[in-house]
Order: sequence, then structure tokens, then C-alpha cells
Amino acid sequence: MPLTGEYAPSTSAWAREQAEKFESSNGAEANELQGKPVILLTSVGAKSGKLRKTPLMRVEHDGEYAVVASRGGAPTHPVWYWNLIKNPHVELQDGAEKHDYEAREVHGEERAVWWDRAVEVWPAYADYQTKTDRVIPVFVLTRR
Ligand SMILES: C[C@H](OP(=O)(O)OC[C@@H](O)[C@@H](O)[C@@H](O)Cn1c2nc(=O)[nH]c(=O)c-2cc2ccc(O)cc21)C(=O)N[C@@H](CCC(=O)N[C@@H](CCC(=O)O)C(=O)O)C(=O)O
Repeated sequence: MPLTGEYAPSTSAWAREQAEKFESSNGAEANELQGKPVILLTSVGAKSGKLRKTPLMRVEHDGEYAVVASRGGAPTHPVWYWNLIKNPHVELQDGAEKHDYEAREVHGEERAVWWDRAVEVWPAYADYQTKTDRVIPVFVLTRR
């Protein structure tokens, strides 16, 4: 069952522009960052209840995806992290394919496996982790 609600644009211009171009082209444009694939995550705002659209690096394995709440290694989690904690029902669009997923924050060995997959796709994640004491959260998204 697709998410419904009012779209609330991100206050980050680069992310907002990429999200809106990705969506308006049905994933045909704005689907990369420095040549690496990007997906579009739709989450429900933890406070506003509005739809938030967040471009993220594409980390996929056997039909599941990981989304990494890195925010470039900033000291605090990106705000969308709290959306997924409160409302784990999300949508993920990969190219023209969009489906509903259940997001689950992973820890320990399971996180380590997905973290390695993420760093393989986007090595900068490893650099981000050296910049902050917070453990960068990883969510695994499984089809609903
Ligand atoms: C700027 C802020 O965004 P954010 O949710 O903190 O997310 C920051 C970034 O992670 C986000 O911009 C990502 O898209 C950046 N980004 C990546 N960010 C990552 O963390 N990981 C990635 O792999 C990644 C890849 C990527 C690729 C392309 C691109 O264009 C951007 C990319 C934002 O939009 N804030 C809104 C609020 C957003 C929100 O969800 N509000 C909640 C409140 C939640 C709460 O406070 O509890 C609500 O609506 O209820 C605002 O200030 O009005």
C-alpha cells in the first residue's frame, strides 16, 4: 500500500533538487552521484507526518537495500533517521521501480555485512565514520 500524504521538500537544496528531478523523470535522471547509483527513499515525517523524499546511495543485495544515515560524518544523525525509527514503512524507488519496504536498523554482525557492502559501493562512508564518534546507522529495507 503506497504511502500517502503531503510532500514536504527538504531544506537541503542539493538533495531536494536531486530528489525532485529523480522523481519527475521516473528515475531516468538525477539517479547518480559521482557516477555511482542513487535511489530515492520516501519516509513519513516523525513529527510532521508529511512525506519526505531523500536521495541516498544505492546499496542492494538479493532484493534488499541498505540505507546509510551518514550525513557526511556529521556529529548527529540525518533527520530522516528519526522518520524511519518512528515510521518503518517506507518507499524506495530504484530507477523506474518503486516498492514498499519495512526499514529495520541493524547492528552487530548483520550491520558489519551491510556496512562492507555499502563501503564497496561508496568508499567515502568509511571516511565519514572516521569523522564522528557516533556509529553511523544502517537500515536494511525488506519488501513488504
Ligand atoms: C536537510 C534535512 O535532511 P536530513 O533528513 O537531515 O537528511 C540529510 C541528508 O542525509 C540528505 O539530504 C541526503 O539526501 C543526502 N545524501 C545522503 N545522505 C546520507 O545520509 N547518506 C547517503 O547515502 C546520501 C546519499 C546522497 C546522494 C545524493 C544526494 O543528493 C544526497 C545524498 C531536512 O530535510 N530537514 C528538514 C526536516 C526533514 C524531516 O524529515 N523532518 C521530520 C522531523 C523528524 C524529527 O525531527 O524527528 C518531519 O517531517 O517530521 C527540515 O529541516 O525542514
